[in-house]
Amino acid sequence: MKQKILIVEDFFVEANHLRILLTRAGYEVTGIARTFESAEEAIRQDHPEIVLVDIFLAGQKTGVDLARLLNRQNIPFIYLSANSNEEVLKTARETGPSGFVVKPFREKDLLAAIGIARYLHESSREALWRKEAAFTGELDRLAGARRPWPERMLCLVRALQQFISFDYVAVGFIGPVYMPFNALHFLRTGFDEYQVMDSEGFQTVSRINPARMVASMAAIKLRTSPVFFNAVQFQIACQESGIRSLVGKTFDMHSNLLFPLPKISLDGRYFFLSLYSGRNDAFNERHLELCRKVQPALQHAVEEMTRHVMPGFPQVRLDEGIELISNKVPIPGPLGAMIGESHLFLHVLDLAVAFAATDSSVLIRGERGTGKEQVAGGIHALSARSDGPFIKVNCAGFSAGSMEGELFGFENGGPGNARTGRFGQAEGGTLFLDEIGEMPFEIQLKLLNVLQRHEMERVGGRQPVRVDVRVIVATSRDLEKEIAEGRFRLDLYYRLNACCIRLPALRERIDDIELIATHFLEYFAEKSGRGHALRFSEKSIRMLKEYDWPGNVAELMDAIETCVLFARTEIVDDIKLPSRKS
Ligand SMILES: Nc1ncnc2c1ncn2[C@@H]1O[C@H](COP(=O)(O)OP(=O)(O)OP(=O)(O)O)[C@@H](O)[C@H]1O
Repeated sequence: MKQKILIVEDFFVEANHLRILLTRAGYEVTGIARTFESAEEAIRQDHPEIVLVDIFLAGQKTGVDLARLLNRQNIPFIYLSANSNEEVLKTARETGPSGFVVKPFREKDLLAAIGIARYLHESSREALWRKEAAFTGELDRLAGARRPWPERMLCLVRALQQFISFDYVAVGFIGPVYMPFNALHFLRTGFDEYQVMDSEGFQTVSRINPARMVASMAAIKLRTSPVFFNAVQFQIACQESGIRSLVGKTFDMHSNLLFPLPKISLDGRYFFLSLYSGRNDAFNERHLELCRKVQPALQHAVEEMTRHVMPGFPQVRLDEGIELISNKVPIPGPLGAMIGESHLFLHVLDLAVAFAATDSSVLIRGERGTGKEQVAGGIHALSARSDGPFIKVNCAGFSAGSMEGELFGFENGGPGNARTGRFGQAEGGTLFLDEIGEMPFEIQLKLLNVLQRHEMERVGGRQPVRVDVRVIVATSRDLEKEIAEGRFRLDLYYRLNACCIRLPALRERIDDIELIATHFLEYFAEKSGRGHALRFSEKSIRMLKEYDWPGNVAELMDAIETCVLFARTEIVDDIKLPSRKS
């Protein structure tokens, strides 16, 4: 069966050229649309499997508007654009395209982009399917277990956390007539640690009085299907719900995904999960799709659970109103040794743990000293390749010629001439390519070929050699800028970007600074034989939080080591820092 492609392009000559080229390559071009509206109609009628879309179209609406529609329908798309300036790339990237081709393009680049888009789409479908299967498996186990209601809800929350990363969730029964103790609230305080609140606990923490709580619940707009609100949409949605707004303000949340189960209802109230995140862009269409898919299994599990705790609603009351439930099994290896409780950092751990379970390439982005290498090592240690080698190469400072030999090795050209490259050394394990943004352009193509075909060619070799290596790359550079300036390949970028982790700068997670600094203070004090006697004064903590840490955790570590070296008393009251935040 030929794959169906729709071309959305307002220049006829270019569109026609594309049609000829794609038909020759064996695709079925279902049509050419010039505007958003005609594209919408063509999608409805012809059900294309991939859409090539120009960012600028004739008419009011642009390719970016069309991208949103395509996302809702889960159709992969590739942008075509003559304009590759940073701003355009940034807006386009936010819509999650499967590829980006800059005009004028070479035929083989376009066909490679389509190939990658198909691969990415299939692997994301497969990932969704795997998540769905794993979550429904967890639900089956949950439905059968006999435990008190709060414990069951905690298990449900933990199971969900592995598939959708969130920082806060309210779970229980919702309806216009407020009944206290029908919902539980879980605030995530560690990788697998939650502060649990019953309704009273929630009211205490959020400082809402009971009368306002009743009024807020009465005004709530009940929804019957999953929906999400990110960033500005979240602010608007806060105006429609006092509770949402309260959660947002009290716990500094910026997005919300509402997952109602209206079939589990009693007296106009029904079961719901309301997930929040401190990130602005936490939820997307794929999460909604996952919700819709797991809905029947979740419904069955909750029905089973309620059957054993009802009649009526499960009344949940915690002894103290608030409880802290901590993880029993920490993450093993380098990831588990990383310190932080901020939502940005916990999200990094979620992604790293999720990617460790796959064998895909991973792109780790972040400023110098944010812990990219440690995360890469952590992914390897948690993966099925953990018994294999973890080999690191820093791509900075290589010429194309020297890097080729370094990575792929030399063919045996006589006694003593053979040399195994880093790929060869990493066989069966993981190759970590640090500073990928500095990899010579010619080598980027060779790396792309290895990622796509799992084959490489040694320098001086005639036959491709099979490789079984997982590649994790890291960069502190702005790759979009590198692409715009012609130094980084778009196709490699899209191949790598499918599994991407962005490590936050230390200044973005000020709440973690004291925790990490205290950890290093104890560590260096112990190492230098001072025991645990040292501690920070309030002034020094303030100094640590006000400084902007351009060198991130690595710089913080050095600063604390120096403190320990010069500490004369038990209290560290001054920290030598180069400059202050303005
Ligand atoms: N969250 C954290 N908790 C504890 N230690 C951390 C954390 N993040 C980073 N570190 C430590 O900070 C140091 C810098 O981390 P790492 O070298 O992995 O950063 P990087 O992003 O790879 O830096 P570069 O880009 O300079 O190579 C390491 O010693 C690492 O163990």
